[in-house]
Parts: sequence; structure tokens; C-alpha cells
Amino acid sequence: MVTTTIPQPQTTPIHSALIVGNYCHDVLLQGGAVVAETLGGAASFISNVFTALSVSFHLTSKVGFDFKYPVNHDPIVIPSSKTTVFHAYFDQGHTENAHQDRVLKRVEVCDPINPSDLPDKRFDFGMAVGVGGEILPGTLEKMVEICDAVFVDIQALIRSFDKNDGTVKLVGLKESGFYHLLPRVKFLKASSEEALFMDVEEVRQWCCVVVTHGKDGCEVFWKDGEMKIEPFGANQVDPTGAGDSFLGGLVGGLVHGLVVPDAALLGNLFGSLTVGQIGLPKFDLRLLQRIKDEVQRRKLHNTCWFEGGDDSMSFTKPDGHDEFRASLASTKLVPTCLRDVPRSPGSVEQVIRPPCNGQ
Ligand SMILES: Nc1ncnc2c1ncn2[C@@H]1O[C@H](COP(=O)(O)OP(=O)(O)OP(=O)(O)O)[C@@H](O)[C@H]1O
Ligand SMILES: O[C@H]1[C@H](O)[C@@H](O)[C@H](O)[C@@H](O)[C@H]1O
Repeated sequence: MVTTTIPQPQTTPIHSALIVGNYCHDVLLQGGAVVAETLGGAASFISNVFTALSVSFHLTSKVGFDFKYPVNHDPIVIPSSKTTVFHAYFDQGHTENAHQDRVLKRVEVCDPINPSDLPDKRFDFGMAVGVGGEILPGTLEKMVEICDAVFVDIQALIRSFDKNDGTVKLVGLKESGFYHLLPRVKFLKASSEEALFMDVEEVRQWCCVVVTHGKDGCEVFWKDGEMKIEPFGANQVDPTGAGDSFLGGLVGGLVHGLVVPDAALLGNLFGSLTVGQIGLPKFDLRLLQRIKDEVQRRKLHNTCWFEGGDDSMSFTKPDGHDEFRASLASTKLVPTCLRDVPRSPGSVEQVIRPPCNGQ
């Protein structure tokens, strides 16, 4: 019998995604002076990358009556509360238990996100991406119940805040109150500073762990192996949100059918694009189109790894990985034009002067 294969149309898979974490106001300070004020929060950086990559999502975020930025996905406004505010001090780095490149202080805090604030429906995947302690253990528990796969930024779990001045400190993951939920989490992202507060060897038995290393790229750890993923060059002016955009790029890549090592390259690319701008980055439209074209050409799956694809295949560095990296790097080489830059949410930020010079 002769059989024919009907060619399938090239479409972007539709997924239902849930992002959970509060928007915040970021104030960048250097030498005792305010150098910029911008929209912040991992939820805003990730939404920005998802929108750039045409990934649709539902967002649960809380802000206060004073929230001052336009956003595409409306937050829940709490009339009796102020919006969470972080002050980032760029000349006080290298203190014990703090971010290496800056000291962060949470100077206002909005209400936590309760389990009852989450929608009563199921999602293909969810992202727990709090910044100010707003995600409670019960909230993460509900997320793992209503989402088929959950991605977690460890900063949502291990931050504590000094009682007097709000300085961000980190606690061990085991002591965080979230540890028992890790076997139900698919993916945990940590910066190299945050990774010191977890036992990577233990956690990788349960979920995929990715550790970001700033300008040196990232490492992916899973049960049976690990892999270093090369970075992209950048002229860093503000590191804020690099990890968030990284996570947006990585998950966006998985949604588009990339395997984990290739998706991590996309994460590195969006991290590098973010450090080159102050606050929430604006992506050039032609650059985005080139990135999306490369991703479409590269995708090896029609389903995602987190939808139960072949694990061994998803974690092996596939043939053509280095060529994919080179083609992504080349998307940045074509000169961009300011008039192509879309006005994204948060574009009314006030920038007074850059917080740090390129390295
Ligand atoms: N200077 C840089 N040059 C190129 N790429 C960078 C640079 N800094 C960060 N990146 C990219 O962004 C990713 C995340 O950066 P980083 O490790 O600093 O995260 P983070 O500490 O969580 O960031 P943040 O807390 O500021 O959001 C890195 O893995 C890398 O791919
Ligand atoms: O906007 C930033 C960003 O989301 C960072 O990832 C987070 O560490 C900060 O707390 C926040 O203010």
C-alpha cells in the first residue's frame, strides 16, 4: 500500500502560560544620587521577552495605588498598599550575603500573592518569579497543582529582608519553607551568588537547575549530566533584569520547540541584550525578526521538553548547536535604527544617567 505524508504547516505552538510575581518600581543609585527610575520586577522583564517572542501568557501581579507605569497586562491594584520599591546601590557591592554587583534594598512592599489570587484554570506551564517575598509556599503549591510544569526563579524563594532598612539577604533553600515542593518543580534558575544557598547536587536529582554566570553565560545541570552554555558579548550599562530576561528567553525558546541547550543560548542572548540598556530593554524590531527566523529554522521539536518530550534528546548538545550560536550572534551585528524601537511597557522611565560604565 502506498502512503503519503501530508506536510504540516509551520505554526507556533499555542501554550497557556501563567507568570506570577509582582511588578515593582526600581530606583538605581550611585554616589548617593538617583541615576534612573524604571519599571522593575522579574514579571515585567519576562513579559517583555515573551511579548518579543510572541508567547502569550496570563499574569498575576499586585501593585499599590501609586503604581506609575503603563503595562500590557494589568496587575491587581491594592488601594490600601504601595507598590513594591527596590533601591539598587551600585557602589556598595561585595558585601556579605548580597548581590556582587549591587546592594538591593526593598524600601516598600506590596501585598503577597495568595493562592486565591491565582486563576481557577489549568495552564501548560507557570513561572514563579517573585522579587519581594510575595510568593508564599501555599502560592507555589497551588501553582504546581494548576500548571503542568513550573519554572522557578530561586530569588522568589530565598530572599529575606532586613527589618530596619530592607537590605536583601539570602537564606538557604532548605530553610526557605519551599524545599518540600522542589520535587514537583520542573526547572530552577539561580544566579551564581544564589546557587551558593542551595545544594545543586541534591536539587538536580529532582529538577533541572540552571546557574547563570553574568558575562560568562550559564550552566545547566540535570540528573545525569551538565553543560556549559556560551555567552554573547555585551557592553554592560545596567545588569538589572539580566537573569529575568535570560529566563524569559530560555522558556520562550522551549515553547518554540528548542531543546534545552539551544533554549539556554536564547536565554543568554536576551540576558546580553538586557545589560546593554538601563531598566526594561526595548528590542529593535528587525533584530527580533532575525532572532525569530533563526529560532524557526533551528527548532528540533514540535512539542516542548516540559510537555514530556524525550528527556535524553532534550539535554544533549545537538548537532549544529555552535552554528546556531553563531547565527544568533550575527543577528546583533546588523546596525539597528532607533525609529524601529517599539514603545514597550515601562517606556516612561526616567533615566538621569547610566548607573555604571561598559566593561
Ligand atoms: N556583561 C554581560 N555580557 C553578556 N551577557 C551577560 C552579561 N551579564 C549577564 N549576561 C547574560 O545574562 C544572564 C543572566 O545574568 P546574571 O548571571 O548576571 O543574572 P542575575 O544575577 O540573576 O541578574 P539580575 O539579578 O540582575 O537579574 C547570563 O547568564 C548571561 O547570559
Ligand atoms: O527589577 C529588578 C529585577 O527584577 C531583578 O531581577 C530583581 O532582583 C530586583 O529585585 C528587581 O528590582
